[in-house]
Amino acid sequence: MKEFSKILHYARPYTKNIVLAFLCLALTSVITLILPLIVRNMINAVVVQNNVEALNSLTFDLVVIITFQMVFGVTTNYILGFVGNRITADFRMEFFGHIQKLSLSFFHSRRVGEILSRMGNDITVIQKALVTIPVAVFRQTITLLGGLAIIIYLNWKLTGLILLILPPLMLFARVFGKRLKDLSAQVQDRLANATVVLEEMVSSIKVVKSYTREPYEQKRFEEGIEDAFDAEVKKVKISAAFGPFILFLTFLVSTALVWYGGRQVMLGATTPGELAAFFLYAIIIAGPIGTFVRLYTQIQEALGAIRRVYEIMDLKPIVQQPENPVVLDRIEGRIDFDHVTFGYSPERPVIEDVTLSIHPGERVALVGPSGAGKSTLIQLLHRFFDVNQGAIRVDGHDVRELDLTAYLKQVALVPQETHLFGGTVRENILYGKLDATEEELQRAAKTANAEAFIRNLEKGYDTIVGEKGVKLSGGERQRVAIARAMLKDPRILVLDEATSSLDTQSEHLISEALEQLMKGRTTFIIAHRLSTVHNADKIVVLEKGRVVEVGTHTELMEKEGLYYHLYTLRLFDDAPLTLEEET
Ligand SMILES: Nc1ncnc2c1ncn2[C@@H]1O[C@H](COP(=O)(O)OP(=O)(O)OP(=O)(O)O)[C@@H](O)[C@H]1O
Repeated sequence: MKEFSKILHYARPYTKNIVLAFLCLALTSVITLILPLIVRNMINAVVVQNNVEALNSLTFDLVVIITFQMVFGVTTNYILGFVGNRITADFRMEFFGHIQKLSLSFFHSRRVGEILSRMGNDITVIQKALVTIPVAVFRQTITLLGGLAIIIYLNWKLTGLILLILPPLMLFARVFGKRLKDLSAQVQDRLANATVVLEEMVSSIKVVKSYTREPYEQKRFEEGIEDAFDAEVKKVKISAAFGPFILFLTFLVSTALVWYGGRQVMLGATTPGELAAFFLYAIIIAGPIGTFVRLYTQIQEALGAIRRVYEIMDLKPIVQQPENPVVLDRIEGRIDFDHVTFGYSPERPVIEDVTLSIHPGERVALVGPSGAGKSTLIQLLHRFFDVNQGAIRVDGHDVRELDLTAYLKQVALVPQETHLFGGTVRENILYGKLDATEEELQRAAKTANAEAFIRNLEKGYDTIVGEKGVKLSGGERQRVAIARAMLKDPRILVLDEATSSLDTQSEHLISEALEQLMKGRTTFIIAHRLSTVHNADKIVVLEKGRVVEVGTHTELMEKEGLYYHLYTLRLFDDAPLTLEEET
């Protein structure tokens, strides 16, 4: 039940609405309990008293009461439907916000589809439970207790007969409830597996199509769905027995009631109206008994879903904002890596004892073989992860002491793979500064050499770029990303150079744009091109997580170390060509 209280605090803002709904619910249930008494009086008015006036007045009462019942019913349903959906919406938004706050290591260890499945399938299960369970428990408790009190008062002997139904039902609930809960967890897990396949297929559709792996993906998805279906069928087998089993017991007890009650009427021990009322009450309280059995399994199901969602909600970001953060309003741009050691798992360091000093405004090229740790170093600079040993200092402050938001506001990354969002060109550029003016926006686009091509698009800045920017060319996407970074106006800039070559004109436009972007900012470049390395103030050569050389191009060439070898082995994309051109 601890799980339910976690969810229920989301209901607090709607306490007034909920109280009103439950008041209406209580009234509806009380009316349900009164109805058979009126019916009893009506039958007795006809059969025993033969009194037309009494019959008319009772009929009028009945119509009034059932009208009220309908009004209360509609009010309850509306309010609870509204609140249930509101709570789920609030919860989904909080879940989203929470996931965004989690450290990068979380995203590396979970598959996207799994997160989507928790957000979708599990929260839907919780939503259903949120409305149905409290309502059912409340309504059925009133009906059951009230009904029992009345029938005991009416005829305690007949009540004993009805209560015979309880032991077999409770046994049934206990035996199958646990099984249903386990199966439910299985269904959700298997659905999550299928969602993972769906998400991967959609996001890698080009690879899927070019390798014509549609049948393979289909099979993977079908396996996931069939697995979920198998578990679902096992669940259905048990839950299918519920309704008919309860109905069977109800009819059995009813038959006994009619037989025994009929004899009592014949003996004059009770009136026909009383027997009819009793019969109605029996049906009314059989309902809650059956519902409680079903509810038990529903509650188990919901508890499973809540637990699965809270597995994520209870995670704390590994990278924490400091208690008394230092807010750097304007970073100068001095960066020191001081004996930094880091491993994604601490026992396997991928950065070892790295010490570097970078002056404000310096242009630093990071080079080294694949897997040397260049990207990792940049991730540490962003504080996506915390170092295991040593420290990274910005303007003399350990990044772990900085206000993370204020700090990252002044850091911009232009990644290798340009990530655009599916909206318009304007929205994509404004991502760098949401409140930028039209003039700032256009200036950024112009400096990024993007203005001309944007003007030529069908709707200019308001052209939709398609999922991840597919409707733009690679070079155009990069220039939009440069404009975005330009608008952010960062103090520290990170360029992860694209490895794939662009045509000469596009290359030229981009180099020019980047040149503008780098002006006056401390810049790190994960370099794959000779031109960038040449122009760097400092080249840092990494190998197996260690800094092996630092210097300018000329210094490092003279040294004939790793840089010289990388260079002469043509490990830079355009090394031989540009070298010849430049010498
Ligand atoms: N999320 C991760 N979890 C575990 N290990 C990782 C993770 N990311 C990178 N690594 C490992 O860390 C090492 C350094 O990787 P990194 O991406 O920093 O290299 P790189 O120099 O940027 O390589 P490249 O030029 O190929 O991009 C590699 O051995 C890599 O396998």
